[in-house]
This record gives sequence, structure tokens and C-alpha cells, in this order.
Amino acid sequence: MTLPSRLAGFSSKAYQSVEDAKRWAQTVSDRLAEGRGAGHYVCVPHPILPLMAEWLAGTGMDVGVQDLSRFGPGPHTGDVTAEILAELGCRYVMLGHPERRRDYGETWQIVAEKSARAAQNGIVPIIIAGEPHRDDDVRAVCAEQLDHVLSAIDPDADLVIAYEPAWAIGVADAAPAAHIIDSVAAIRDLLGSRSGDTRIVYGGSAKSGTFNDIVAAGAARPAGIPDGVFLGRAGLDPHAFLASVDEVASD
Ligand SMILES: O=C(CO)COP(=O)(O)O
Repeated sequence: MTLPSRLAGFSSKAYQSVEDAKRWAQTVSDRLAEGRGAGHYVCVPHPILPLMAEWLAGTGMDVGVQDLSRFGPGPHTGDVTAEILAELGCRYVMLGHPERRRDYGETWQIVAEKSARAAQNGIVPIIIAGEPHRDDDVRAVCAEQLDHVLSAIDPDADLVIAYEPAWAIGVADAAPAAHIIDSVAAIRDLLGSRSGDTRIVYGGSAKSGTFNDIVAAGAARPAGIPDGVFLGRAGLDPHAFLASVDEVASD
């Protein structure tokens, strides 16, 4: 599998109703039909996955989800397996998000197991890595988080790292561009050379303009420029999401 060189993503978290998601998809698919360069994806709640795949058919946009089971098919009541998601056309799964670690106590060992199940079924894990607090040692925290995942998945498997400092999620502004650049450079270094495609995107109160700000600030340090952005709240407005798609494509 080959990942696009640039990625713009949106996670609808648990914000949208089915009708909201349908309206969002209609606006996005009308505009994507005009043709846009960057890879783009949307991660939705499980029941919306097959609907979103249908609504976005023919647009080139990939669909993903926000979690999957650490287990394979079998006696695991309530779980949604990677096998089922793959059958439904799921391309990406978000794993390790601080909201799931906060709400369900997910450990990095569990995240690693889920990542392996995704990769084995051809679903690209989007690993949400980043430090909990503003003054944490980003490199040390991310090294520990990524070690779990990298030792669990095949080096040939494609992988997306979403650098999302937890302190910058759900607040007014994204982390400062200089901080993002330092952190992304550290994560690139930690990832070393993998045989599978690997991309790094930035998430955490990102909006239209965030990617351009990072690119401008990182002109002298290309290793610190992420390969795209991952929107939460700002992406609920389909026009704002499309503006980020354009920014990422035009870099
Ligand atoms: O958590 C995020 C994406 O995974 C980002 O959320 P916000 O953009 O709403 O801060």
C-alpha cells in the first residue's frame, strides 16, 4: 500500500448525528469532485463508516474509524474487529488518542495490540502520539509511546503518526509552530527508516491556516514540517476542512 505524500484528515469524534455526517459528506463530495491533490481522510464512528464510504464514493477520499478491537473474530461481546472494518472498506484507524486513554484507561500495550490487528488486516494505524503536559520531554514521551507500536507491527506496514500534544487538543489554538517543528523532527528521527510508508501529521486545535503557519516557520528545517494536518472541531465545517485540504496540497 502506498500512502499519499500529503494528508489532510478530519475526525468527527462523537460530535455529529447521522444527518450531520450526511450533510458534511454532501458538501465535501460536491467540492472534491472539482479535483484536489492531497490525500484526504475522515475518521467516523463505526456505524457511520459504510454510509460515509457510500456518500464519498468517487471522490478519492478515504474513510476510517476511531477505534477497533484488540481481538480477532470470536467471543468478544460488543467489539468491532479489524476483519469486519476491512470488509467495509475501512482504510485508517485512530489509536492511542488521549481521549480514549482518559475515558477507557487504554494503555500503550493495548494500543500496540490494536495497531497490530489493524496492520494485519490492511488498515493503516494512525497513532496519536504526544506529550500530556506543555513542559514534558516530547522526545522521551514519544519514544516510549512509539516503541510499543513499532515493536508490534510489521516494519513493512504503512503507518501514520499524528503528533497531538494532549495539552493542545480541544483548546483555542494549536501548539506554537516552533514547538510542532521541534517535535515532528524528533519523531521523524525516532521512526528512523522503516520499509513501510510512514507519514506524520499534526493535530490539536488545528484549523485552516495552521499548516501554512508551520510550513512558513519551518522553512529552514524541513524535517520538522509535518506531512499534513488532522482536524477535530474545525473540520466540522466542511468548508474549513476543504481549506486545509487545499493548504496541504499546495505546499
Ligand atoms: O483530537 C484531535 C484530532 O484527533 C483534534 O481535536 P481538536 O482539533 O478539536 O482539538
